[in-house]
Amino acid sequence: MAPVSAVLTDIEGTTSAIAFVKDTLFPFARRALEGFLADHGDTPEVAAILADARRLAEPGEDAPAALRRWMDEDAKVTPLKALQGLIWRQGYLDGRLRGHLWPDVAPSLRAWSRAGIGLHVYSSGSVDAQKLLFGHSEAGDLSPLFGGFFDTRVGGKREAASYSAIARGLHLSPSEILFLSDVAEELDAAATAGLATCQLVRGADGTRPCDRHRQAADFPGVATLFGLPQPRPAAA
Ligand SMILES: CSCCC(=O)C(=O)COP(=O)(O)O
Ligand SMILES: [Mg+2]
Repeated sequence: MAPVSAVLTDIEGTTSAIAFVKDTLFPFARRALEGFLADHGDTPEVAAILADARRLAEPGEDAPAALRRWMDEDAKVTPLKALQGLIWRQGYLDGRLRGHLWPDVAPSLRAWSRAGIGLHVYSSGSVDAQKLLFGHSEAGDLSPLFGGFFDTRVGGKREAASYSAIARGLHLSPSEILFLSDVAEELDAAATAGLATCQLVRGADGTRPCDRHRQAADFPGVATLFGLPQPRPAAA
C-alpha cells in the first residue's frame, strides 16, 4: 500500500450527516426555488443553469418542472446542484444555515493538514456549495484546509474515469490518494481507478457496510487504518 499523501473526501454521509443534507439543505432549496427563480432568473449565472436544465429536461417539461422533479428524485444533476448552491448561499451568509460536521471531522482534518496531507473534496454538491458548507461550518471556517474541490462537472461519482481525472488534476498518482465515502458504488469506482479507499460507516446515518473496502466509524479510525496523524487531545 503506497503511503497516503492526499485525502479526497465525500460530504454527505462522510463528513456530514445525511439528515442535515436531506432534512435541512434540500428542503431549504425546495422552499426557496420559485422565489429565487423569480428574483434571479434573468441573471447570466441563473439563466445559464436554466438553459442547461432545459437541455436535460424530458420532452415537454420546462426547466422549473425539471428542477422540481430532480429535487423529488434526489437526482445528482449538475444544473440542480449548481442552483441549490446559489440558493444555499443566501442561507449561509445570513446565518440561517450552518454546515454540519461530525465532531471527529474538523480535529482530524486539521491534524492531517498540519502533517502536510493534501485535503480535497469530491461531492455531488456543487463546488460553491462545498465551499459554503466548509466555510460556514459548525467548526468554523475550514475552507483554507482544502486544496481542491470537485463536483459532477468532473464526472459522476460512480464512474472510475472521474477519479482518474481528479488524480490527474491533482498531479498525483491514484495510489497516493485515499478516497473516503459512505457509498459502496463510489468506493468501487475509486478503487477501479487505483485510489485507496475507506468506507465511513456512521451508525447515526445507518450506513450499510461493504466488505469490499476497509471500514472506519470515524476519521480517527481512518487515521489508524492508514497511518495518518491523530488529532491533538482536547485541552482539559
Ligand atoms: C455540498 S453539500 C450538499 C451535498 C449534496 O448536494 C448532495 O447531493 C450530496 O452529495 P455527496 O456526493 O456529498 O454525497
Ligand atoms: Mg456520501
